[in-house]
Amino acid sequence: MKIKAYAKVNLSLNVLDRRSDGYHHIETIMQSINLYDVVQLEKSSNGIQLTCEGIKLPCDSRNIAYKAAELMIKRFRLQGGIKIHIQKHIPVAAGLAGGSTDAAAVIKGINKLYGLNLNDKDLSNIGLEIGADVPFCIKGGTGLAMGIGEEIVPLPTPKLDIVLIKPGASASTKVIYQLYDELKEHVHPDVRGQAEAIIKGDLKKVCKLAANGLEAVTMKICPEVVQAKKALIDSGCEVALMSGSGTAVYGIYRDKFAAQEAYRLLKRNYLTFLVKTIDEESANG
Ligand SMILES: C[C@@](CO)(OP(=O)(O)O)[C@H](O)COP(=O)(O)OP(=O)(O)OC[C@H]1O[C@@H](n2ccc(N)nc2=O)[C@H](O)[C@@H]1O
Ligand SMILES: Nc1ncnc2c1ncn2[C@@H]1O[C@H](COP(=O)(O)OP(=O)(O)O)[C@@H](O)[C@H]1O
Repeated sequence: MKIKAYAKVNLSLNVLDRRSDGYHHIETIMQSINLYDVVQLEKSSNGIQLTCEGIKLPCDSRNIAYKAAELMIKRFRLQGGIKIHIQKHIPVAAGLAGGSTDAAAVIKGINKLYGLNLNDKDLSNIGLEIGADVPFCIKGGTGLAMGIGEEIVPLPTPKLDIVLIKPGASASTKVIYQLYDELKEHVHPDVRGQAEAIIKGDLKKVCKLAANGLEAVTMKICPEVVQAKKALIDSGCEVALMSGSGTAVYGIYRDKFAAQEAYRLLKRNYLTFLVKTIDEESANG
């Protein structure tokens, strides 16, 4: 079985209060994009055999795809194992949910391969045990995510042409949330307003309300994020924004030609990707 595991960007992100376990309540618009890892799965007689190519990653229980397989095997007392091969294309520690989407693919794949017949809610609950972004990655498309990311209201998918830059520096999600707590002043993007704009198909407003409460935090410790955002703005995008906890930054362009032109120029100096938004059906196709 071969699964395309898609990356996401956050079109807006508002951090609310901190829970006693350290997690934060958030409101965010999550959006799948057509940048993906390929996750190959095959039943085996026992255990978990994981291999990765493309980007060097641990292939033991430090890999969250491995953790997802371990959880599924234990929880459902599976009589057998799983062979996993990941062709990694999504940059790591970028705010693009690269690990979460691999874990989501493993959970969905094992559900099918072992005929477990788990429904969407079951899959989402299992995903949440692995990480806050996994429930969205299981679903895909466009969604307003609340709670710590697991309460998802599906939205229509805005058609957006995007250029993405991954600066050399990486950011740890945990550290960025911790630093957020230490800030005295926070911005609180209007995520619900952006959800309404998406529903109305008002792309100008979607861009106007694109904002990320974590951006200033990551920018403070990663000047490369500031530089990448400036490069995107200079290339003529409608709006540029950091995704999630960073460090990837993306620009939304008025059409695919403007995006292609910006990509052609930016790729000379940056690790750059030309992508577009995809809906739930495509993300699961
Ligand atoms: C910031 C976001 C926005 O979509 O994405 P990324 O930048 O990671 O892609 C998410 O909230 C990240 O979700 P995810 O990366 O799955 O987080 P997890 O692995 O569950 O948690 C890593 C750490 O981040 C912090 N964390 C995560 C999610 C959340 N709602 N509040 C938090 O405070 C916690 O300190 C946790 O220990
Ligand atoms: N399958 C995986 N793909 C990517 N990163 C992984 C994976 N498994 C574990 N990791 C680790 O998870 C951390 C976060 O990576 P990633 O999920 O790409 O970031 P983000 O949550 O910012 O999108 C990295 O330090 C990486 O080593």
